[in-house]
Amino acid sequence: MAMLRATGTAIRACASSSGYFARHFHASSGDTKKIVGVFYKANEYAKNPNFLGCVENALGIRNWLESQGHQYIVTDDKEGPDCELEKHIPDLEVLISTPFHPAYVTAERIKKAKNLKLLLTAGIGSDHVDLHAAAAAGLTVAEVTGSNVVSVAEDELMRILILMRNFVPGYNQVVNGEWNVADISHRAYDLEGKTIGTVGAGRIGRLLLQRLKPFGCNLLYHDRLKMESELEKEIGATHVEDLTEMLPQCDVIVVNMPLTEKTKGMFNGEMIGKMKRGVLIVNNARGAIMER
Ligand SMILES: NC(=O)C1=CN([C@@H]2O[C@H](COP(=O)(O)OP(=O)(O)OC[C@H]3O[C@@H](n4cnc5c(N)ncnc54)[C@H](O)[C@@H]3O)[C@@H](O)[C@H]2O)C=CC1
Repeated sequence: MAMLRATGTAIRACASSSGYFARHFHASSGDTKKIVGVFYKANEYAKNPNFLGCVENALGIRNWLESQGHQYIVTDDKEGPDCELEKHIPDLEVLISTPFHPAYVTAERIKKAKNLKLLLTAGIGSDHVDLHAAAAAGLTVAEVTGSNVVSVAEDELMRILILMRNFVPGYNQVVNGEWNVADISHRAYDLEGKTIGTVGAGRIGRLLLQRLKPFGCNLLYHDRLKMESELEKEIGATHVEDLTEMLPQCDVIVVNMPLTEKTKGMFNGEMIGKMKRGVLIVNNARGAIMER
């Protein structure tokens, strides 16, 4: 788990420890805490006991937290002044949420949450939290770094292939009892030989590049940080420092950076204008990185 501790106006990674829960939530620490989890309802799908990130299965930590004497309230009701979450804001100490059904933690909520110490994202990306307000209040914002890196990289690879091969229109034809090969194949291409650029090459971006290597593509990446040259060589990817230089080269652009003040609306008309006509864009990061 990566800890982003809010200090002053800076949010910085400061610790990583699988023992975090054990240390901070163990009964021997003397105090019991009010913990609120916000997840979506899974209804009949919650019968699968391995499906943990829902209201019904509560991340699978209810028994343990309660055995330590903590109060654990779980809800999906998170919007508006009368919602369940709002009732607990004044005295909760820990708020757990996911990017899939985010509890938006605004400056206003932080102001009301006098006991709040920890905002925990059960996933990656804490853009649902007002990080400036959290910093000013001295809160810890933590997320489970690496938790779904493989899932996202595989999903991106699938989307790239689906788009490149023009799969969905062909599938729809078959389902509708039609078959017009020309209609599908005139826009179905090979991935081999194409230039693919990832904007952001952290955990997910790097893994995607590794997964793409056997396809024989030209692999580019833009990131604030350049990989170590050994890793770059192993993956076979080239760093492009200036994003505006990378965009016109790409047949496929994949977005793999967090949503921040800097990246919000980053792909605006001007940036899109620099891309190749007909470029495929896969954005599994956050929708708001694209200007609406
Ligand atoms: N759809 C989904 O299910 C999921 C989506 N995500 C999203 O993907 C994002 C990336 O996840 P990870 O790879 O695990 O994060 P990471 O922190 O390992 O990598 C992010 C990379 O983006 C780079 N970056 C940040 N701001 C930048 C900027 N302004 N310009 C250039 N590079 C910049 C960083 O240097 C870093 O290398 C998350 O922040 C989250 O929003 C993550 C997991 C699941």
